[in-house]
Amino acid sequence: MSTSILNKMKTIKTLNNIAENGLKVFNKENYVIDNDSDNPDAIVVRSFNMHQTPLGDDLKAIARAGAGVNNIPVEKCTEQGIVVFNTPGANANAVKEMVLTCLMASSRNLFDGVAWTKTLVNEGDQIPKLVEAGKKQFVGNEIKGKTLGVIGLGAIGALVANNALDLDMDVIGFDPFISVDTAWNLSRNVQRAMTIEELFASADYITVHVPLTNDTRGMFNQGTFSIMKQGVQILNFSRGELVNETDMEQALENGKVGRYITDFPNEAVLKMKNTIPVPHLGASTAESEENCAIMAARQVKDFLETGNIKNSVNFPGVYLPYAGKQRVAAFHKNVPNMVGQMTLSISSLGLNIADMVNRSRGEYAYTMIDIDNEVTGDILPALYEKIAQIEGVVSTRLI
Ligand SMILES: NC(=O)c1ccc[n+]([C@@H]2O[C@H](COP(=O)([O-])OP(=O)(O)OC[C@H]3O[C@@H](n4cnc5c(N)ncnc54)[C@H](O)[C@@H]3O)[C@@H](O)[C@H]2O)c1
Ligand SMILES: O=C(O)CC[C@@H](O)C(=O)O
Repeated sequence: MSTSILNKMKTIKTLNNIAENGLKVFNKENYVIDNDSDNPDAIVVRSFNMHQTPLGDDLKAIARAGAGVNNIPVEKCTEQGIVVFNTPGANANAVKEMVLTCLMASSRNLFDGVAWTKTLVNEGDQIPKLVEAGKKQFVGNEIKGKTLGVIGLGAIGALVANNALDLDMDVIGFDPFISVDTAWNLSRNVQRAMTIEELFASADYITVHVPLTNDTRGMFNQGTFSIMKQGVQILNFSRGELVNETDMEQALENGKVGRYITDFPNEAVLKMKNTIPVPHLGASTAESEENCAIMAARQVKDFLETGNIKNSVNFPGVYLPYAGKQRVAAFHKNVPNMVGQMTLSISSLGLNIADMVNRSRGEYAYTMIDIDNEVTGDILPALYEKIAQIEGVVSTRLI
């Protein structure tokens, strides 16, 4: 159970390089950045794999400065009442630009052409002649008029789909869980695939923008390759594990897949033919790193200081303007009579409620109650104990 009773100086730990302007959100009067801390109040992370990282007793929040949260033990965090945030859309433009860059550069054999040209370094005056003679090895294709399949029409996929239309491609998209916001932003010229098989069968290029989950793991495999066009080019800027690597190697060998462009190289990928391995650069722009860091830091700060929650992947979103003199925030099981027991505990101490909110998400819920009275002396720990000991309460904070 995580405990918190006093508004003390808060410790923030970072597990990756986090842009300076993001860290500046944590003002020095109230926060200390301590990357050696074993027990921080919050962690800000990018791609660091946290699955073996101990979660200290004071840890209240983990913010992923980015989109994917598969490097964070989300379920364990939920069970311990630790809120996990991400930064939806903050790096989407960076990834979109990288995808379109690679789509065009790969189609024109630019990566191979440039690498070959560099081998001519010692050929002196012969270089222009050798270039003209050798360039026929790298004749490419235009993307105009070709079909791009976009799997996952979220923050990144929708931008890629819309921009590919501007490049005169035909675009077919598949996303059975598309959000209303994204659907509004998507061009009506993006054709909707009713099944993923329809997309696989019609695309010359496929780009994937879905999270790694048990449903999406290995979605590119022998079975799905068999539906695709011969020579299809696949771009994976989502996660390496979406692809069955043994099957991809075979598909590249027999030409079913013409090229595999991936942001997630490993030894197996580097040994495959016709791959373009990119060193996880999709979100690596100064602008995107700053956007993500600022958004992550603001969300953590707001949660630590007010209990309000925005962009969590495991807690419900909640906003309650501070209406009293003391706030109780409790994360608890989503079962009957939790709010009743909390309000009873509060009134049993002679305290009056100014405002409250309760939101649920699956098996859990989050309640914030503002109290009209100054809560001081022995009443403060008594209030904390009464709420914390209610069966089903996972974590309690007095803010
Ligand atoms: N290479 C990088 O640096 C980089 C940067 C950002 C994000 N990413 C990866 O890209 C993923 C997508 O990022 P985003 O910001 O667009 O996320 P997002 O949450 O905005 O969009 C994901 C979309 O995938 C859809 N989806 C989920 N399961 C699906 C399925 N089985 N079939 C089709 N669609 C499905 C969802 O409905 C959603 O619309 C992230 O989860 C992350 O893994 C990589
Ligand atoms: O932090 C990064 O550079 C990569 C982030 C990316 O993989 C994400 O899921 O947002």
